[in-house]
Amino acid sequence: MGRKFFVGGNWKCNGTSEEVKKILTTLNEGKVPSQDVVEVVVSPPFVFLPLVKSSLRPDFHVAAQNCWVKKGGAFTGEVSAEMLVNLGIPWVILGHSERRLILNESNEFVGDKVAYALSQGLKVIACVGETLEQRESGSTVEVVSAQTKAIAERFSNWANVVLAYEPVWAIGTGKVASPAQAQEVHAELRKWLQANVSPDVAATTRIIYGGSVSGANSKELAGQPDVDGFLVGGASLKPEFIDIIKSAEVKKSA
Ligand SMILES: O=C(CO)COP(=O)(O)O
Repeated sequence: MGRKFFVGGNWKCNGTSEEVKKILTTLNEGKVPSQDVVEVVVSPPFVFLPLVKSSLRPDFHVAAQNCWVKKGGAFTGEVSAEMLVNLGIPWVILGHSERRLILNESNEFVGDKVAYALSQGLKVIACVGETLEQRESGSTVEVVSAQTKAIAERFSNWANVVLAYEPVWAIGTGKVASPAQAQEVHAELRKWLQANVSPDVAATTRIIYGGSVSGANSKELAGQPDVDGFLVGGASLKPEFIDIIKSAEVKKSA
């Protein structure tokens, strides 16, 4: 299988330069499994990317939280994929539910962004996930499949893509998906990739979980066969992020 455990820290729109320096100290001093066991990527707001990139330990990497859908130009307020590449930022998070829901990013727009970012050489954490209403109406699989389809139909090489399943009802609510709930959707997404992309892509693509992941629940979630890591919000700003990274050990001993 060879899916290396992946832990992303999405800082969202948080932090001052003083707070960022404090988080960097915690991250840089943290004792975590080696890069052979876990890939760690932290995603500060754009303005802190140069600071984080220059001060972060070399075994951790950085991601932007968004980028423009095509080549830069007259798009006030946007940051282009080319700029991220120019700064040596290897990763970008795209399609986060906060952007889909608050900024009205459609499945197609997210798909276009993912394809463009990949074409420029960025690696992408592509997010999908259903709202509480959609889950309660029984359309979870349909929703995440449609979101994944709009991404998948725009490129063919999945080597630089991590798929993040983030149920909206679990984000920032303290209401984490149970390990069984996460496993069920991850398995469905893998099945979707197998049927619609290829068995090889299904077997090798990391599918990570996000939504109220903490130091207290990460080990049990990591124990699920189709959970290949996490995208962590609130807890990625705290020392417990180190404990979440350590849950990669669960896979090693599995
Ligand atoms: O949205 C998330 C990560 O992208 C999850 O946020 P929380 O971990 O704060 O629930």
